[in-house]
Amino acid sequence: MKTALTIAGSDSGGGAGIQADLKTFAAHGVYGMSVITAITAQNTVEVRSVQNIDEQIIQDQIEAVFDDLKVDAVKIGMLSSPSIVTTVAETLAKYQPNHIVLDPVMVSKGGHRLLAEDAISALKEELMPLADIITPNIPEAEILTEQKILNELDMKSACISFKKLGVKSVLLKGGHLSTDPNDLFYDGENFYWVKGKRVHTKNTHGTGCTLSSAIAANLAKGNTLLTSVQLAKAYIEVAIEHSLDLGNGHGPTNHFYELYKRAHLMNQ
Ligand SMILES: Nc1ncnc2c1ncn2[C@@H]1O[C@H](COP(=O)(O)OP(=O)(O)OP(=O)(O)O)[C@@H](O)[C@H]1O
Ligand SMILES: Cc1ncc(COP(=O)(O)O)c(N)n1
Repeated sequence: MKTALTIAGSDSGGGAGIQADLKTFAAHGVYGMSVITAITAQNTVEVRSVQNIDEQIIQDQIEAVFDDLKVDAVKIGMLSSPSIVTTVAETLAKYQPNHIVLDPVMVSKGGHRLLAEDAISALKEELMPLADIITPNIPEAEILTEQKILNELDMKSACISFKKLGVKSVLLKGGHLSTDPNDLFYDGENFYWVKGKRVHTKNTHGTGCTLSSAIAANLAKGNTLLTSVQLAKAYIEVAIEHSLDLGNGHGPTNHFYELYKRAHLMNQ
């Protein structure tokens, strides 16, 4: 059985964070494990409060997993504070896992900060170089590269800036541009457009979490980085297309559609 570990925050509403990651792993037939960095009191409308987990307990969770279980891929999401970023970077460096996917989560869809401003430099210097791939959206990439991204040409230039920052590869998500959500994958040498078509829905809570977990799940299964990105893009598109109209805000992506389809195919 292939396995994947998510290191991220908990979303009580179940649409993003650890909960989205574990659902994504399960939908890919990958055994999921979790290290919780922070607990958010959250629903589809808002983040009400955040409690960071003690750094020692974060370190203990990572060590408990790696000291006993096989980890085929790691996905990192919400890290909240500078000391949590450092704890995760230092503890992971000890184990050197095979594949690390870093989603540099900064702000929730509702506008609540999920990474303190003074944690950004630690994220750039300590964690980004450890990752095999980072998956920023456009606002996150603008902050990390300190440049404006207004079009597809700017996206290419931002990817090159990431390489200069020591990043191995980037999937720069184009969902925040007004065009179709075309993402740009840069492996440090070549550019690949991973194209999508926009689904007109407000139910996009947890899309970034889902995409990065799907990349990790596909890497765990032995796919190359490019194939993993392409498969993950196809997965998120279906998950958004069949997203669930739950709650009064941004509803969650649907991880069950693929599962039901697979179960249906197996019964035929
Ligand atoms: N409305 C949409 N229709 C189709 N694909 C979309 C849509 N919105 C985003 N995507 C795609 O979903 C994936 C996640 O991208 P997005 O830009 O939403 O991430 P994000 O802003 O980091 O998400 P989150 O806010 O959940 O962290 C990307 O592949 C993006 O192109
Ligand atoms: C615990 C946690 N992690 C990540 C996100 C980002 O997801 P979104 O941008 O869809 O709110 C979130 N809201 N909560």
